[in-house]
Amino acid sequence: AVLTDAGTRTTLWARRDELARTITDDHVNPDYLPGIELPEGLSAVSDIDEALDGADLVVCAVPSQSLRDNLSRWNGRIPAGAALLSLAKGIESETLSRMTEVIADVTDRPDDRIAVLSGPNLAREVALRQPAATVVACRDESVARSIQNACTTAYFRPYTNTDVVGCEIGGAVKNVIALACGMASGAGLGENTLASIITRGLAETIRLGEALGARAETFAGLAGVGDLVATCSSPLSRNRSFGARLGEGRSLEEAQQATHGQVAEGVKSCSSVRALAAAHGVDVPLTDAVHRVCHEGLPVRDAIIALLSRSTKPE
Ligand SMILES: NC(=O)C1=CN([C@@H]2O[C@H](COP(=O)(O)OP(=O)(O)OC[C@H]3O[C@@H](n4cnc5c(N)ncnc54)[C@H](OP(=O)(O)O)[C@@H]3O)[C@@H](O)[C@H]2O)C=CC1
Ligand SMILES: O=C(CO)COP(=O)(O)O
Repeated sequence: AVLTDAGTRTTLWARRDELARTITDDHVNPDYLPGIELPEGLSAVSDIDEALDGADLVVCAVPSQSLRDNLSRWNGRIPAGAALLSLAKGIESETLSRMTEVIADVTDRPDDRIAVLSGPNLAREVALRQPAATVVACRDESVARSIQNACTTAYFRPYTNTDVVGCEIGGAVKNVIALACGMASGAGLGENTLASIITRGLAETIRLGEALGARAETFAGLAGVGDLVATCSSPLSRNRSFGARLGEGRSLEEAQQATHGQVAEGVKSCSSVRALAAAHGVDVPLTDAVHRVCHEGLPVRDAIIALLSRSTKPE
């Protein structure tokens, strides 16, 4: 919708034909964006060859853990000169790869044709055309600028950056921190707790990002603190809502059912972020606590006690 509003001819691919038809014919996506009218010029197809035909830019927006599988099926059909842009915010479980690394691995394209878009961009607010800013990062700044041009509208303002690692780590880890905020909120805790989690969550994101080669200043920007604050504060966030259900005492299965099939990336990424941090000797106590609640059955209350009983240290 943003690309179409920006004047970029866009074909959306959906795996379900009936949804593709509804988007093209009725200009709505009733499953995910009920009550919102999509641009008339936006068409959707379920045939991947039709979607990729003549594409200059391929925007990958499937959930992180399914990107490799989808790309592998599309590979060979992606036009030779096309750039690829990732919107997904997660770390692959089996390989601990960032999404641009998965794209490079599967498509064998050079890094300067692969980009990421990340920022405080809750889907419903963007679809309602509420003003928001974001970051398009690519090692080749001219590619970032051409994607920036392709998606700039009166309500959507992308900035460019060359720090791909920082933008991807910011996007993946904030989902984990949003789960932690949801857990605290669901357990009845207030704003001091949430601000403390957000701030210390940012500290561990920066530690991990820097260990992986990111620039610290990226985390002070839209793909860092911007997205972190939006996701940790909004009831529209699936990650925060998921965490809140766990904080209220519901089981992982109950919390999963309540997502109605929508992805809360942090539930899987908490384990891959934790493993990535361990591989680089980085301390990520909040991520570790989220992993233990989600996958080792630790009650939220015990996770809070464990975090607060860590040894004291300088900020
Ligand atoms: N929603 C948001 O506010 C934002 C999301 N993101 C990121 O975008 C990515 C996608 O999120 P989002 O669209 O919101 O997720 P949703 O869970 O809401 O939707 C996922 C979409 O991908 C499709 N899908 C799911 N699994 C597969 C698969 N295995 N193969 C092909 N298609 C699949 C679904 O199709 P079907 O309906 O047929 O199941 C659906 O259209 C995530 O990484 C998320 O973090 C980034 C910024 C904002
Ligand atoms: O990434 C997002 C906003 O920028 C969306 O977050 P959720 O996946 O938690 O809804």
